[in-house]
Amino acid sequence: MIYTVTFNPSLDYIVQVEAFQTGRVNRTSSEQLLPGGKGINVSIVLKNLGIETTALGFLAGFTGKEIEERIREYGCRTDFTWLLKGHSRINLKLKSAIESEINGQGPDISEEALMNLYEKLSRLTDEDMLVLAGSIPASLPSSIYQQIMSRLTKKNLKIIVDASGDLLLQVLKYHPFLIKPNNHELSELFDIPLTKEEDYIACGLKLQEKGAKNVLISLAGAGAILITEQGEVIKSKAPKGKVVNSVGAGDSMVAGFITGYLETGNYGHALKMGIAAGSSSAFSSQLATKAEVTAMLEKMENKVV
Ligand SMILES: Nc1ncnc2c1ncn2[C@@H]1O[C@H](COP(=O)(O)OP(=O)(O)OP(=O)(O)O)[C@@H](O)[C@H]1O
Ligand SMILES: O=P(O)(O)OC[C@@]1(O)O[C@H](CO)[C@@H](O)[C@@H]1O
Repeated sequence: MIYTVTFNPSLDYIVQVEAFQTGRVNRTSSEQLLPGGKGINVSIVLKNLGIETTALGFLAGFTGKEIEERIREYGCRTDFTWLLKGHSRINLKLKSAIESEINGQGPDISEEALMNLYEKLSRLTDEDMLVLAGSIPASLPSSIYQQIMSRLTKKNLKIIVDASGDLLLQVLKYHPFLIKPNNHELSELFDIPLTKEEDYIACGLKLQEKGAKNVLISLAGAGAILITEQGEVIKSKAPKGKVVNSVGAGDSMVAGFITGYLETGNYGHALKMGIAAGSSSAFSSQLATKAEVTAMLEKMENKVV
């Protein structure tokens, strides 16, 4: 079973405003409300691609109830820990000439709730896969993913971490199976502006030296670079298309990569599946469906994109 953990789920309120102006009353031309949070998005896309997961994490209040209901509508299994105070956040995604996002802080997670999650994670076995994705509420230390991984060191399960900054750096010594920084996160990690492919690769290799097995660097419309545990560097361009909503493109890429890897054990195929799922989500108002990913993969293989 694949387990995803989202410490800070959200309701994503995605609004389109034709010519957004600051300091004015703006009116939307379309609105969408979707369950969000990185681990949850990974679970939804995996389900769309035919792979069962259980979504773990923390939910609270009326927004939490709505998030869980909407995730279940996709057919995903959930086993969230409920917080007794506060409510899960609402993240605003503003689409105008450019895309802007305002992500909330999320509710405080009590010690008791954290123990409840740890208890669920202690039941994982070597055959399971764990995805730790997204930010954590401000009340928790940035060592939290590291703490989870250190509790699981005796087990041989594959762990995927999609996080930024210290949250990511601190887990590397526990040898995550896959990390997926985007180009901006990579620049932030090394505190230098990166623009060239060779610089991305050099930084990716440094993360591998620190312990990550596979490093997948996503470059939005420019595709992605995978550095495999065997030291192979595989690059893939992204297909061209009209971006409708890129929120969750990175999470879709993680789900596509997992699917491709589980299907064949081949990293080249996993990367292609990751790109096909990421780009399908970017070109659609919803997260990628199986039909969209299959069609995208075919186009990529026939080089018609
Ligand atoms: N403009 C785009 N055109 C084509 N494909 C895209 C575009 N943006 C994203 N993608 C696809 O999605 C993948 C992941 O995108 P990106 O690098 O933006 O991840 P991310 O920053 O983690 O995304 P997010 O945080 O929005 O989920 C890319 O490698 C690509 O396959
Ligand atoms: O604040 P975080 O946890 O870093 O990111 C949360 C978030 O932006 O990530 C997903 C897209 O990747 C959205 O569904 C969600 O709103």
